[in-house]
Amino acid sequence: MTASSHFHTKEPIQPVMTPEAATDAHGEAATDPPHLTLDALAVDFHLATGPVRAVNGASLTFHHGTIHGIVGESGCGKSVLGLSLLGLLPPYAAVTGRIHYRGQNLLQCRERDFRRLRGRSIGLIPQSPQDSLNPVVPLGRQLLDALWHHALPRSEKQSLLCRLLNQLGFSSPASLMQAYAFQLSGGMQQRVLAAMGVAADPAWILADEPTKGLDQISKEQTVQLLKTVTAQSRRGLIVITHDLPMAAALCDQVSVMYAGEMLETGPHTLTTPCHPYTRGLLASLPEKGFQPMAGKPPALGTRFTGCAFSSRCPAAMARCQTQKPPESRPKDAPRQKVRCFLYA
Ligand SMILES: Nc1ncnc2c1ncn2[C@@H]1O[C@H](COP(=O)(O)OP(=O)(O)OP(=O)(O)O)[C@@H](O)[C@H]1O
Ligand code: NI
Repeated sequence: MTASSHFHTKEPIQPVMTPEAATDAHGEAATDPPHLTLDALAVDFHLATGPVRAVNGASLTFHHGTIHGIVGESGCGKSVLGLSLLGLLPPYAAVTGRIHYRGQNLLQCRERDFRRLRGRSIGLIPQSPQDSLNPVVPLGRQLLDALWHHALPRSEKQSLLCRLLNQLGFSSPASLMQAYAFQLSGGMQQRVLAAMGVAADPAWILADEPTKGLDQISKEQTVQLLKTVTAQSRRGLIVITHDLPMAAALCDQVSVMYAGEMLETGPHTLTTPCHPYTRGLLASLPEKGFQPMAGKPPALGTRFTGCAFSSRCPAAMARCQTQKPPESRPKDAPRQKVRCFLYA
């Protein structure tokens, strides 16, 4: 294996631009920035054990050209939210609300339209190389699959992929294309996945737990890689992660999710948090003194009349149990949006 194991980027990533990549799913020319807006998005799973509401009325705009992090404890609904953007929830999931993208509601897209959107408009950098790369198929074939909807000759697709891999730090893309996943280090596999996610030049990239299980050096390389693939403000990136320091280093905006709801969003979420839950999350980090929060998130079948965090909140007031806090902008942090009566 001769591909370079050192990640370095020589030049900004050049888009793999074809005429069809500049149009939306219906073939219309894109003019406005393609923001992604969630409007009261809710996802319910009706299971034999009872209903589970994994996403509970999330409203939020992901601004194109920015990196937006979604953080929160395990099971709070981050991945389900990500899958709903890609139309990849299982058929038994009941999804309500709207996801606006380029004048259409993605929730009303037919599967055929979603297939065109995936990869081309919203690319996915999946969580784990072990689960996402096929061990018995050469990497080149898997990379070519990411360009299945491009009407280019195979040789052009290959040279386009070689350029992209080169920009992602592989010095011998041609030999990489013939290699198998097991011949690569974890960091290199991550870069191959990133190449797959951006190959079709999507306007958006979704990365779910991109640093999970990586050592510190590979984590830093991944952060660099994600910055590189979103450079030039040509793309938007949504990063789902447990890794608060990584999110703080990478993201322009961070949203905090709790029991399927967005409790705080803004550019200062992880530096000067407003919501008591965000403060608690940060205080539980080892570098911040490792003070774990009392209690556990509620079971997702629970329906709340008040604030979902109220039972654990050190600042809870009587009305927090009975009324849902509106989204407010704190006076001394007007760029943050916070669902908490402390700021209402
Ligand atoms: N396909 C599914 N069928 C039924 N329930 C599901 C399904 N996918 C997720 N859930 C449930 O929805 C809730 C939210 O799950 P999700 O995977 O979005 O959490 P998460 O925030 O991504 O957690 P983690 O950080 O551990 O990845 C969980 O209670 C989970 O069990
Ligand atoms: Ni997840």
